[in-house]
Amino acid sequence: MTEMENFNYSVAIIDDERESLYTYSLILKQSGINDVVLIEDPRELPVVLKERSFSILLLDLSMPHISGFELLKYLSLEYPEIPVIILTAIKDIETAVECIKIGASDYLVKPVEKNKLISSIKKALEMNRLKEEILGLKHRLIEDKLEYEEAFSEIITVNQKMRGIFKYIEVISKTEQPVLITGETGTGKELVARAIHKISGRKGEFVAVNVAGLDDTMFSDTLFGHRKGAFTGAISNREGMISRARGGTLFLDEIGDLSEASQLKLLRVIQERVYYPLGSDIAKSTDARIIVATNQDIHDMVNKGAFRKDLFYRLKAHHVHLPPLRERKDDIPVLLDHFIEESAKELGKKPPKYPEELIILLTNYSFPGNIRELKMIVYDAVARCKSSILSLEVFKEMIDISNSIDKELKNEIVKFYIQMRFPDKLPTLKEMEELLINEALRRAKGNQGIAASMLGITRQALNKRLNKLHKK
Ligand SMILES: Nc1ncnc2c1ncn2[C@@H]1O[C@H](COP(=O)(O)OP(=O)(O)OP(=O)(O)O)[C@@H](O)[C@H]1O
Repeated sequence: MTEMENFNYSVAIIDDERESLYTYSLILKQSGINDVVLIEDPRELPVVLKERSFSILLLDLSMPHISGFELLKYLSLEYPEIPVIILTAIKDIETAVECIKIGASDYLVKPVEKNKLISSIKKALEMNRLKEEILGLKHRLIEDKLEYEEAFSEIITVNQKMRGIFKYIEVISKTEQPVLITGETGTGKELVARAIHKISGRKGEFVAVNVAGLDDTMFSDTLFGHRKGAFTGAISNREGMISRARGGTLFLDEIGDLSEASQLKLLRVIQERVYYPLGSDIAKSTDARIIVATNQDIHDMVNKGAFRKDLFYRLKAHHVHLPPLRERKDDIPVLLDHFIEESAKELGKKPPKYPEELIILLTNYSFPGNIRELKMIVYDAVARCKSSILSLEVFKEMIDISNSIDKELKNEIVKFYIQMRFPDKLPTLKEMEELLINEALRRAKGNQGIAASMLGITRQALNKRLNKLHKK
């Protein structure tokens, strides 16, 4: 592919040979770059740079008045943010090495063919983008403040890891690159996609499409639309979602479900920015920012050959991974308050209070459905609440702690058994029972009901055991 994906680049070519200037400016224009400035006298470059900037500079080496070499040194000091590609007739390894050492992005020997020049420009721009991103990240990480706090207003959190993720999101939101959002179901992936869209400042719509269960034809029809007569029932032309996302963001959820054929189509949209409506062989172009999400282990899918490697690498140019709620338990109290407030408002009730033990109960639950599950439980409890205080029992009914041990936790328990080294003389069952009960009570902050749920027994059974232990 030799065309540039974004046409807003500006390039200056500095070369004393007029023919060379015209040849390379023609190549750039053919590739879609129209803002090209030709500089025949190298002494003019510093003057021009005071007036305006460029995305990239193409610099000849042998020129009268100031050599390209001197100019390169000047540029690397004064304008280190602008990538420079050397375009010269000098075929000498030592000179090339010297130029790269000073800071040139690439060294090309004339005559340079179109493909080589464009791919070198692309590489230099990509490297520059990464450098800027790293600088931006460093800057953000040093400061604790978020620049777009408002964009995250719907994502309730006090967790430091989440604040770090917000900072990363601020850095990547303005770029054109796709974003991959991973995380278990209900962790807030769609909320994050919306925040990215808000910060990007894109004027177009945020269009969300769930691609789960779509076969390739349905995927193409939904996304790319169709021409009249493309299939039985296609009685008129129809635009797809990608067209609605013009100038905006296209959010594709459940990307792990895409068929092989649809994966290839998505790759083409990302790489070449073109797509074909069903029944049409005329390519349409798109400028929509692509954000995708999945709750599957996509890395594992790539390893097993279930997801295209090339698409995965394009998608993960920017990768946001949201931790499950059980790894950010400090968010439980604020989320609880938020959902109580929100649900009471919706139901036209005064927000009920809750017993202190509720936090202990919730923090000891693994929340396989994450924040969505917490939200549903709280909404249900508020709806069923008949007094001014939420009932702990209602929550206990919905959360069966002993049954909530999911696969991951089971693995952890197995790991714990493997790592556990018993002394030569084994402890008795009674001793182990005492240890386990004490640990459960410690975690439940002394609440026997919660400790009993953790141990998978009733409160009465725990009480009996405690009485026996105390009698000893
Ligand atoms: N930090 C949060 N603060 C407030 N509400 C949240 C938060 N995270 C998620 N939610 C709420 O939880 C529900 C699920 O969120 P969302 O749809 O963004 O999750 P998801 O990760 O995209 O889920 P899935 O993988 O199932 O599509 C939504 O109602 C959302 O508003």
